[in-house]
Amino acid sequence: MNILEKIIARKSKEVAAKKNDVPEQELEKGRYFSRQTLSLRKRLLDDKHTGIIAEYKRRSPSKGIINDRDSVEAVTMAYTAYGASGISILTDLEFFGGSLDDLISARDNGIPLLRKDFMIDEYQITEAKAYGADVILLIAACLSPLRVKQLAQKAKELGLEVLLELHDESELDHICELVDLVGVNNRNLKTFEVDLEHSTRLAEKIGSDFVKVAESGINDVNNIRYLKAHGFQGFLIGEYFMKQKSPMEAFKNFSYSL
Ligand SMILES: O=C(O)c1ccccc1NCC(=O)[C@H](O)[C@H](O)COP(=O)(O)O
Repeated sequence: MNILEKIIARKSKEVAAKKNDVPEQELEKGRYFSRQTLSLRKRLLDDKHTGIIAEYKRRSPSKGIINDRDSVEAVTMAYTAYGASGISILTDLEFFGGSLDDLISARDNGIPLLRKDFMIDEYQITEAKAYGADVILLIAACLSPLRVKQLAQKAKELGLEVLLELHDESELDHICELVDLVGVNNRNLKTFEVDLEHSTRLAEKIGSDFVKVAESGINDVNNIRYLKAHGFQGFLIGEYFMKQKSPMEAFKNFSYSL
């Protein structure tokens, strides 16, 4: 089993247990369920912002612990203050050390929030809305094109945007009209190697009407210039900021040198 298969096997059990514990109707009574969502797509199309979707990432399967010191509040406040276009919050506990409460901790920043998790069930989309997300991630490698449509439909009904993540060319058929943003993940999930060329090769094959997001392995402002020149408007960055002594200072310096 590769890492994605392991994560999905665990996630199926987790979602089944959660459905028993908290029925979907209870989630719909949640604090943020009826809130008007913010558009990440619009922020990425708007030149006033950096295009960076800055991620709060405590640990990962590829790197182990990255940062277990700095709070969600402190890091996401700095991301917002220094020009992030959006914030990505990893809500998976088992593999990334995150939680849905991390979304709530970031919510007051007034910036689009991506719930970064492994979405396989409509229940998780209701959960995302109830905990204050604006955008959900759908990963093509673990969903059929039909499931992408069904889950994206649910997201639309709740006013959420959809970022569809691709890993390779064979997944291009997962793109549909219900998707707002198309991401290309540069991390090979078998070897964990990252390769930015992966994004640029695949970008050429994604229609120009989609907002494109390059994900993983970005660690230099020159990477952003290069990716922009290849048609990307969004740049998802986690580890590079989170591994620094101060992710807050690191984000500020990075964004000021763009
Ligand atoms: O980061 C991992 O090790 C990982 C392993 C397996 C599945 C997903 C994984 N990461 C999720 C992400 O997509 C990244 O957190 C995100 O793109 C930011 O990447 P980076 O800037 O390299 O932290």
